Parts: sequence; C-alpha cells; structure tokens
Amino acid sequence: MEKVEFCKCSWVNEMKEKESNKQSYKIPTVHESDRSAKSGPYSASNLARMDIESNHSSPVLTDSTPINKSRLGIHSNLLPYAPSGGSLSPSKYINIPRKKPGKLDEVCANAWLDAMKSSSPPRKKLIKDGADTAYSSWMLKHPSALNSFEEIANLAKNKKIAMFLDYDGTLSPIVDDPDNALMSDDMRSTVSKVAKYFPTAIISGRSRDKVCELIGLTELYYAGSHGMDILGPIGKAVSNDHPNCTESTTDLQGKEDVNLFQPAREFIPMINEVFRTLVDNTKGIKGAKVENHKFCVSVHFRNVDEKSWQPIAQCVQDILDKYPRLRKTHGRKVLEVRPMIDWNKGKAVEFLLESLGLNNRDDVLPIYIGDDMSDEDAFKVLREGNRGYGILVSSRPKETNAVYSLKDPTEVMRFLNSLVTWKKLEEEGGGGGGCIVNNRRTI
Ligand SMILES: O=P(O)(O)OC[C@H]1O[C@H](O[C@H]2O[C@H](CO)[C@@H](O)[C@H](O)[C@H]2O)[C@H](O)[C@@H](O)[C@@H]1O
Repeated sequence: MEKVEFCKCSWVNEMKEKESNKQSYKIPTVHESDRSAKSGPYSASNLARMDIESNHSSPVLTDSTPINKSRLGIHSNLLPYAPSGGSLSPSKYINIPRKKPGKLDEVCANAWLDAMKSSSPPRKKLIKDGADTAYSSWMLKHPSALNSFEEIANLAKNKKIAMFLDYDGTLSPIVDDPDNALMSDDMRSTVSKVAKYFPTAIISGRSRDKVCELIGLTELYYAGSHGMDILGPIGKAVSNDHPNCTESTTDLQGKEDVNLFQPAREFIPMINEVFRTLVDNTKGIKGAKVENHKFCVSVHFRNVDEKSWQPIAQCVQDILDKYPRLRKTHGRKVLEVRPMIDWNKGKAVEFLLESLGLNNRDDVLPIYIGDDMSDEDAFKVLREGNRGYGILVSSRPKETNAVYSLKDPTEVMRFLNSLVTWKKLEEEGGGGGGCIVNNRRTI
C-alpha cells in the first residue's frame, strides 16, 4: 500500500512542479566516448559548459522489461484494439509497472498539505529573489542560441540544417486557452522563410490537423500527437521498412507523394472512448479542459483551482486503471494519456531525417527547438547520437538534454530570422552551405 501512496501522491506534486524550476526528470550522463569527440555537441568546449553528470531516466517511463529497440514502427497487426488489455507480445510495448487502483484523495492528504505549504507566498518570494542568479548560472550550461549564434553558424558551415520545431510555447506563446494559442503573422512568415532554406518539420503534441490549421503553411512537414502521426516526404527505404507507413499520392494537407506514418493507428477507437469518458468525468471540475488529439488525449488543469488538481489526477488515474495499454505523460499544466508504444518526438525526428535522406550524414545538422517535457526525447536523440543541437525555450532553469536555450517565442523568431539571413549571405557569397533553396523535397 505504501508504494501506491507514493506513486499517486507524486502526481499532485509533479503537477505543481511542472512549470517550476524543479523538473522531475534527470539529465543524462555524458559518456567518455562522447567526451572524446572533437567536434559536434560534445566537443570539449561544449562539454565544458554542459557539465552534465546525473544518470538519465526518461521523464515518465519506468521500463521494467526490454522495449522494442528497433527504430521501426510497430505493425498495425501487432496492436489489436483491446480496451481491457490484450495478449500481445510485451516486447512491443513499453512496460510500466502499474500500482493497484485506488483513490488518490484518501492517500494524498498529507502530501497535498505539504504541497500547499510549499507554494505559500514567503517561499515563492525566496525563489523569486534567487531566480536571477539561478537563471544566470543555468545559462552558463545552456547558453543563449542568440548569443552563441556565431558558434552555431560555424557548426552549420558546409552542412545542411534540418529544422524541427515544436508549436506551443515555441512558435506561439503559452496562453490560458489552448484554442487561442495563435501564432503571430511575423512568426508565420519567419517559419515560411526558414522552410525555403532548410527542410523544416513541426513536431507537436497537438493533432496533426489542428497544428497544421494553426500554422497554415503547406511548405512544412507535420508530425502531430507527439510524433505518432507523421505526414512526411516519401523515402523509399522508409516506407519499405516501416509497416505503418502509407504511401499516398492523394492530396493530403495540400501535398502529393507523401508518407503517412501512424504507429498507433489501432488505438484510435480507444482514444476516442477515453476522450469521451474524460470529458464526462471532468465536467464538474471548473476550468478543466480535455482535448482529443487523435492518438492522445490532453487534460488541461491550467485554469483549474489547485484544490481540484487532485480530482483531475484521479480522473486520469481511473483511465489508466481501466486501460492498461495507455500511459500518462506531463506537459505544461496538462496531463496526457497516450498509447504505451515505443514512439515519441525523438523517434519522429529520426523517422523524418530518414525520410528526408538526411540520416547518418556528417554533412547534416539537425536543430530541434522546443519548450516542453516531450521535446526532451528529441533533444536526447540529437545529443546522444552526437548529431545536432536541441534548443530549449525557457525563461527558467530546467534540467534538459538541450545544448542551447532561448527565452521565449520572440527569441525563437529572432534566432530563426538570423539563420535565414546567415544562409542567404552564405549563398550570396558562394559559401556553399549546402541547402537547396525552394525545393527541399529533392534534398
Ligand atoms: O508539443 P506542443 O506543440 O508544444 O504541444 C503541447 C501541448 O500544447 C498545448 O497545451 C499547452 O499550450 C496551451 C496554449 O498555450 C496552454 O494553455 C497549455 O497549458 C499548455 O499545456 C495543447 O493544448 C496540448 O494539447 C499539447 O499537448
């Protein structure tokens, strides 16, 4: 019973800490082999500032059995729809040990009180007073991508940049109502310019349709539902290797000859069912909002009084108890329920690089800009493969796998514009940076 208490109480605390400086995940170890790298993210100069030491454990997963290590998707046939679980090969799933179902409110009273105390005004003031110093020292480890622009440009010299962008908190500012998270026209035109010079993909937690509608640019590739719904370029090797890839010559989001990759396709009915249940069950909680992102469901508590965070957590826990093939992840004041498959934004980055024919190439520099926990999977993939750079958008210190940082979407826009200007100049000067302008599909 003790374990149950710990597990469930930690939910409320995690929810409280989501946007504070204390992230619940650890930064990874830099291995000796990384340290010896002469160039790239783990060059001596970068390592000096990164000073990363703790062992990485994924933000959410506590994996007790080996997961499918293949970078390939999971074949649809292996994932039949079975709301109460199924007799599927455990190796195809992320196995998260489940605790006994129980009521959060019975076991969390003490932790809840502690959490309330810790957010009382005097404590907050102390944090605020020390915030500037903490941020400055964090910036030594994760320097501003704007201040480090020359360094980044040098790293990108004679390389093709592949740009990956998150949406909420990166291209659009965080607002109370997810339906009002609009991108400015200036940002839209910046992203459009970026896509002219570099192959560019959006990787969002939102549904692909929604994020595509919000951005409204057809010259990008889109991955929705944290990478579980990718509309990418046709890469022959990719579509042969990934059974969940549907090659399409029909017009999808204004594109022809694209690949639709949906590794969790079989979960759609389950997700719809979960969405309806969560809408019903959170009806009485003022400010709660549930979104259906096709392959995952978001339960927002940004506008919910702290007193009702526990009932929100309970609603999500009830879902997990009923659907053992789903798991929860965290975002900024949001709990997310998603299929327990070995797929995330990091896998989506690898998939897109492969589709673009840019994988495992020394002359390619992927850059990923994101602000949230789910973006860490992508930062990690770039970092561990010594492939490219993650840029975390944050105005507070956070543990991260990203190398650089930017404060907010305004800085993101300045950085992207600087990249475009640099690229233009390089091309005009005949520098041979390597990106084919206006036709990224041929890259
Ligand atoms: O991967 P992303 O594109 O960053 O999407 C992550 C989540 O973004 C949205 O929620 C967040 O932004 C909202 C609008 O600013 C904000 O109100 C909310 O508190 C944030 O969590 C989106 O609504 C979620 O479904 C996405 O998972």
